[in-house]
Amino acid sequence: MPPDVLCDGLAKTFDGGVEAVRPLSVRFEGGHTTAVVGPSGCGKSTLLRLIAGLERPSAGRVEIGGLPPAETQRRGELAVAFQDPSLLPWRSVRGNIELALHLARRPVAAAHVEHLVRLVGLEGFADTRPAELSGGMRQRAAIARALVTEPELLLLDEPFAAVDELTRQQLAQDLPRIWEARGTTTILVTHSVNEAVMLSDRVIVLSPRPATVVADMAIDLPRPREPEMSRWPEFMASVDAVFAALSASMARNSLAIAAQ
Ligand SMILES: Nc1ncnc2c1ncn2[C@@H]1O[C@H](COP(=O)(O)OP(=O)(O)OP(=O)(O)O)[C@@H](O)[C@H]1O
Repeated sequence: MPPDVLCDGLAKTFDGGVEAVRPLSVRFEGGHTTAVVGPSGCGKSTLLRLIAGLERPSAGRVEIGGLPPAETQRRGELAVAFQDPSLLPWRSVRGNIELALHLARRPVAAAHVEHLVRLVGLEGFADTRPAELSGGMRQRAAIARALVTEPELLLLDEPFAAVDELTRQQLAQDLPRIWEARGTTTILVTHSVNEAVMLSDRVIVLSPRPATVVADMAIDLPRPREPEMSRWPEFMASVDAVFAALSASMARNSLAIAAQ
C-alpha cells in the first residue's frame, strides 16, 4: 500500500536563524502525485528534506504510513532525486543505479537497470562516470537511481531542471507512467506551474519564506496525461488558478514587508 505522508505542525528554523518552514500541516495522499510550487527560496527543498528525514524538524513531525521517515528509509521504501544528484563519482551510471538496489537489499536485475537507463535516455552511457556526463545527464541518472528500487514514496526536487526542453517533455510523459502503474506516492517540487499541473493530482502552493500552505488545488485531468492536454481549457484554468494563488501570496508578502 503506498503510504500517506503526514506533516503535522512541521517547522524548520536553521541554526543561523533562517526560518524556512513555518508550522505547516498537510497530508499527501497515498498513491497520488502532489506537486509543491512556491516562490524561489521559500522553503520547498527544506520541506522535501524534512519529509525524507534528511533534516530534523525544529517543531512538529513527519509520518510516512504512520512511521517516522528514518524507518521508511531503513526499509528501502523511500527514494529521492534532488537538484544536486549526488552520484558517487567513482561509479558508472550503472554502478550508481545498482548501488541503490544493494542499499535497499534488493536483487540486481540487469534487464530492469538497462530498461531504466534507456527510459531516461542514457543508453550508451551506462558505463560512463558522472564527471564525464552533462548536468542534465547526471540528473537523469539520479532519476533512474530513484526509480530502480520501486519505492513506495518518491520525492523529486526539480527533477527536470537541468534537462533540455524536448527531453523534459519526454521524461514528463514517460516517468509518470512508471509511478502511476505502481501507485507510488509521489511528491514533486517544481518551479514550473505547467509541469505541476501536467504531472499531478493536486498542487500545493507555498507562500514566500517561511513556507506555509496558501492554496491546495485538485487537478481533475484524466490519466495518462498527454502533451496535447496543455491546450485543454481545464488545463489552462488550473494553470491560471495556481498562478493567481502564487501572485496573491507574493503580493501579500510585499505589502507585509512594505508595512514593516
Ligand atoms: N542548511 C541550511 N542552513 C541555513 N539555511 C538554509 C539551509 N538550507 C536552506 N537554507 C535557507 O532556507 C531557505 C529556504 O531554502 P530552500 O532551499 O528550502 O528553498 P527553495 O524554495 O527550495 O528554493 P529554490 O526555489 O531556489 O530551489 C533559504 O533562505 C535558504 O537560504
